[in-house]
Amino acid sequence: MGNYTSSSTTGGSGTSCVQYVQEVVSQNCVVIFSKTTCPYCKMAKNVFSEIGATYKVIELDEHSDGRRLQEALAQVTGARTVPRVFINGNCIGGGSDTKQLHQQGKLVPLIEQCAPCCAATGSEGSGSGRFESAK
Ligand SMILES: N[C@@H](CCC(=O)N[C@@H](CS)C(=O)NCC(=O)O)C(=O)O
Ligand code: FES
Repeated sequence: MGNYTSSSTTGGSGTSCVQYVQEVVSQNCVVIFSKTTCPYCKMAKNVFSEIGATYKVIELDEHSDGRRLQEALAQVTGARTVPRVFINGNCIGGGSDTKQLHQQGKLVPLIEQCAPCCAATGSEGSGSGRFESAK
């Protein structure tokens, strides 16, 4: 009956989700918040695969807190769509933004700004990829 106690959806735990997002994006050069079934997300992953960058993917539809994480992403980035792509702690946007940045040649430089251990450095080809698969 008197159901007026229903607290705001996350019951105050929204902050910790935001903190989780900030932690993950600060610890990984490239982070994609994604959904497994989403073509836009695949597009974003493909772009990073193409340039040989190591990236971390968090599949929101497989994550127990996925919905709350998506809310947190909305707070952090201003959009609750997937994918949300982060480089070096900054959100560069979604799938189409990622692709566009790559087409403009701006994506690789952004990745190169990350700590050398996890960035795809070096020019294309010649098989001497010197980015380590950092865990
Ligand atoms: N142009 C955007 C489109 C992103 C988009 O519209 N994503 C949809 C799913 S494909 C979305 O997240 N909708 C809101 C939701 O799923 O909560 C991009 O490339 O990232
Ligand atoms: S197509 Fe549905 S989540 Fe992107």
